[in-house]
Formats: sequence, structure tokens, C-alpha cells
Amino acid sequence: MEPILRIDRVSLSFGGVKAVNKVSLNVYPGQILGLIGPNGAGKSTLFNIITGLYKPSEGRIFFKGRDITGEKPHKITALGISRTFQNIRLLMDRTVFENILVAFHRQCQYSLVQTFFITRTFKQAERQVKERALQLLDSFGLASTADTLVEELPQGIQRRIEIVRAVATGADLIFLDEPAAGLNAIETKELIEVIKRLNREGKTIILIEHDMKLVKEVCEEIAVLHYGQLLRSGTFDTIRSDPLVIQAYLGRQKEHA
Ligand SMILES: Nc1ncnc2c1ncn2[C@@H]1O[C@H](COP(=O)(O)OP(=O)(O)OP(=O)(O)O)[C@@H](O)[C@H]1O
Repeated sequence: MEPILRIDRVSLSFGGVKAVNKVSLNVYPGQILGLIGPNGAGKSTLFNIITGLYKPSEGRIFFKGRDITGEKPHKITALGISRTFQNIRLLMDRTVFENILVAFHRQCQYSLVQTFFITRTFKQAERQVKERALQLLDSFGLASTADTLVEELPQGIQRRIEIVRAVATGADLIFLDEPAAGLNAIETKELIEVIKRLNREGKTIILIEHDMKLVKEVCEEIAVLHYGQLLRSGTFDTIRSDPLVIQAYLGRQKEHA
């Protein structure tokens, strides 16, 4: 099977720090890949490179066989990659519905200029988009929050809205950056169900997560980063018992002690 995402010897340094150092990784359609590693291992930087926020200093990234290295974030979203952020990035002073609508508009066929001239088509399309946004919110148990300002909702719901927004862009590949951060046990359980459901619906998912219970529950494959390098990849059980991985985590704990 062809990988949906191929990362080929990608690197990026900040000053003297090699945040990501010659990382190569294949992700296959339908996979849920867990990206783990101690603090500062380079996980977020790798996400930021793939989603176009940073340009790698070397290496290439292929999505569905197409070279997307250095493309702008909006282009990468349009191609079918979407993400959530470690620090939730929603329009906090807008309603849930408006946040989802923005994502839907990214995949609409018409441009702003067209909207001035083809009013009828625009109105029809607009109505369809609104209906689809409401359906999507409903299917994620968020219909009752549609008219609420995001800032008024608990973090667990905000994280779910961010995931729904990623889905609304039409993405096939979704990056989740620490989706369980700040969630309580019940919210984490609900999150696990959401992730499994997305996967059942055909989404490929890559997630950064420190909550190992969540990683164990949802990820078939795990990649471990350490000092910017890919230390190991494999199943949860092989990773958990790998001496190098144990050493990487223990070593970091000692440094922070
Ligand atoms: N914008 C930046 N400018 C300078 N250094 C950075 C920047 N972003 C990350 N770094 C450095 O790059 C390295 C990797 O950081 P990164 O945030 O990717 O790690 P991480 O694995 O996501 O960590 P965490 O689990 O704490 O989020 C760290 O040494 C970090 O200090």
C-alpha cells in the first residue's frame, strides 16, 4: 500500500538546536499513529513542518504522492490535511456554528468575487453549507452548543469543536496535537470515542499525546522522537519494553529532577 504521508529525512534547527533531525516516517491510509517523546523531542515542530507553518531546512514531505514541502498552510489544508493545536486556536468570541462555517467555506467551490455575481448559486450553496455544518455538529453531539460563544464552553467541548472544525475542512489526514491536554477522565473517554469514530469513517490520524492510556487505547503504531530524531517505531507493547525508549524517558526525568 502507498503511504498517504511520506516524510523523507526532514530536518529543522532553531539556532543551534536540531529540533527535528533527519526524520523519515511513512503513514498509511486509515492508520492512527501516535507520536510520542519527552518534552522538547521535536513533536510539535514536526507537526508544524508537515502542516506548512515551518519550512524544513532539508528533506521532503509527500502527501498522496505529491510533494508538499514548503507549501503554505492554507494550501496544505486545501489538499486534505488539517489539525488541532496544543493551545486551542478557535475564534473564541464567535459561536460554535461560526467556527465550523469558516472551515466549511475553505472547501467551497465559489470565490468571494463570484458571490457578488452569482447570487442565486451563492445563496443555495450557503444554505447547503449551513445545513451541513449543523448536521456535523449534531453528529458530534454539539448541536445544542451551536449558538454559544466558544469562550463560554468547557475545555473538553472546545477541543471537540476543534476536531469537528478539522473534519469540516474535508481533510483525510488529521493531526491532533495533545488532544487530551487539560481534559478530565470523562472528557478523555469521550475524546477516545471521537478519535475511534473518525478513524472508522476513514480518516488517517496522527496524534501527539503524553497520556499513555489514550495512546495505548487508540494507536496501532507509535513513533518515538528523542532529541529531534526518530528513536523507535512499533506497537505500544514493543515500544513500552524497548530499553532505548525507557532510557530516553528516564533520562529526561532525571534532567528535570
Ligand atoms: N519557535 C521556536 N524557536 C526556537 N526554538 C524552538 C521553537 N520551537 C521549538 N523549539 C525548540 O525545538 C525543540 C523541540 O521543540 P518541540 O516543541 O517541537 O518539542 P515537543 O516534542 O513538541 O515538546 P512538548 O512535548 O514539550 O510539546 C526544543 O528544544 C524547543 O525548545
